[in-house]
Amino acid sequence: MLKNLLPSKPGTEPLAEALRACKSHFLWAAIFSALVNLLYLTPTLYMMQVYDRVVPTGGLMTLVLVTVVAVFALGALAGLDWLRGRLMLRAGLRLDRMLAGKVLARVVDLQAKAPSTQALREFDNVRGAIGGQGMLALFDAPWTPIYLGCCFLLHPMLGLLTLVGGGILFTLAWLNERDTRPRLSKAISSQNQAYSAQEGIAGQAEVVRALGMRQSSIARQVEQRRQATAAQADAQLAGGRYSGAIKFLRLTLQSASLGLAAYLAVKGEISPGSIIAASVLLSRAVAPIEQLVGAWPSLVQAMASWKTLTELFAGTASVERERTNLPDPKGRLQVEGVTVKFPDTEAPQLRGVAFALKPGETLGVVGASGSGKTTLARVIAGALRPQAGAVRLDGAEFEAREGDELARWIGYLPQVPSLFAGSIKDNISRFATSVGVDQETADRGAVAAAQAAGAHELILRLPNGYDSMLGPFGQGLSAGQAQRVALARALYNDPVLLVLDEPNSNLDQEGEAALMQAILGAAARGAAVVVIAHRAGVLARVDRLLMMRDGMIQLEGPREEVLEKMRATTPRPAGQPGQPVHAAPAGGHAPAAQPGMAPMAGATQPPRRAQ
Ligand SMILES: Nc1ncnc2c1ncn2[C@@H]1O[C@H](COP(=O)(O)OP(=O)(O)OP(=O)(O)O)[C@@H](O)[C@H]1O
Repeated sequence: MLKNLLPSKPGTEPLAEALRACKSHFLWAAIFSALVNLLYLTPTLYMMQVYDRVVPTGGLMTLVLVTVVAVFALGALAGLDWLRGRLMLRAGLRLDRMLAGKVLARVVDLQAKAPSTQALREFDNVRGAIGGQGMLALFDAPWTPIYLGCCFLLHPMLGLLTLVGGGILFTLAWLNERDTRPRLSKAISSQNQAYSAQEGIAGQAEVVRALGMRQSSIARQVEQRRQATAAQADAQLAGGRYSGAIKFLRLTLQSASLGLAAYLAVKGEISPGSIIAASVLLSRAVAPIEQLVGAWPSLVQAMASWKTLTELFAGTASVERERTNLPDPKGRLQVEGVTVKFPDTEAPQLRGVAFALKPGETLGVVGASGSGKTTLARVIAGALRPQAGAVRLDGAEFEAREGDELARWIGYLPQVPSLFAGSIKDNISRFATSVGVDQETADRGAVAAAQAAGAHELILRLPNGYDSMLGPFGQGLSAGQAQRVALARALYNDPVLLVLDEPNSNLDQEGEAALMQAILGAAARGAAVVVIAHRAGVLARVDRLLMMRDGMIQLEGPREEVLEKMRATTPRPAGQPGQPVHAAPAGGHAPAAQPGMAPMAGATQPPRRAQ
């Protein structure tokens, strides 16, 4: 069975390894189960001895002896049963130790949002099932034929009754599985959807309240819950029908075996002691089937969860690939024919994007909303893997470096600052102390990064300075403060490639000046800097400009050259035919209002949208 569960696809090695590490637990649990099942024969043998030897002869000594042996055997049974349960529990704990971190790492690496983002919950299902009654029932199941054999040994008629009864029970169990499996899968997926929706609403409670969406979101929640509980109830009802029938059949079989054995005893074909023994043997033979039916939902859920985990690991296979250590990069960025297409969309969001940037160069990226700037930033930051093309740092594809090792060289400020619960210092140092960096080094790095970002003074002015604690999702700072702390985080450890996605969207004048200094400082020490901006102030001093349109590069080159072309393509005053559509002429250096770009320093026109 273990072999069938062992995943073999590339990337799933950690799962297979963890299962193999628990092999001895499973093996010992199987051995103990064998002993437990043998010891379950004790009451049968005891009864036969009492009725066939003690009662006819009145031998009290024999009674004492067989009782002592029976008590000892039952004690051993209880001990072994406890031990096998404990072994399986420990197997679950070992799986947790070996896999929990890896599951989380794979979730972080997962590119598309998929149900496997709840992977830790899926993993808990598997762990719970391993330590649960269902697994023990699976270990007991192979003993059914042995008990059946014992019934045949007592008398062929008793064997036949057990065989036929067991067969009907097995058929019912199979029908149960066939009927409940699809219902259970539906119940599990609706439950997962209901939980995710609930978490989403709880996380945005403030917006829900302020927008007066209480009633509508509660109504949607309740409806989702109703669907989930209805699906669950449907599965339970279907399963309940079968478990009721199975219970009825088992009790009837037990009584029938008593009756049949009594008849055979009256006819002198078996001893009186065999009457109760027959009933006990039969119930032991069919008990695993009944147990399995009861534990089936959790086993099915665990199997489905294991499949999801296998898919998650196979889909993130590159995480644990062996890689050669490469020299420290200098910051030479090459973007080669990058194409990105998000799942469930018709056209790609980036198409054949290609450009290069040298260490120390700064690139401004502009373009209308939805033109693909953020998508490009995510690709360059290593956050999003393109479907085609490559991004190289000093000639090596991003994939050539392990995720965290690559991130060490890249500073990324996402469009939404995305800070985390923890101190400001921990946020800036990217929680380095959690992975063994000593406190002093992390402190020094955090302060240096904050100074480079021009955020040191701002942080010192906070009530607890660098030790100020942020709440979930980095709550506790203003949008501008959060952006400046996130800039410091991007600059932590002097990355050679800096990717800033609208870094000035929430900044005041002081913040924007600090940002400009940070960009120029990073470029001066040799970092390549990519800045995406709608507000043009920050682009006034970049070396190169890149203009995106519909997921493609429209213009790219030295800043002045690109500005010149932009000006050349701006429409003349209304009435002049044959002019390109989207920008008004600007004074001085700047194209006044290219789509998605506010006027550069000195220009005064408001931005215009592409028509
Ligand atoms: N996760 C996603 N799934 C599907 N489509 C997406 C996803 N993220 C972005 N898009 C689509 O990709 C396109 C580019 O989006 P992107 O965020 O890169 O634009 P942008 O130029 O940064 O816009 P803005 O200036 O408004 O931030 C848009 O059409 C958007 O709808």
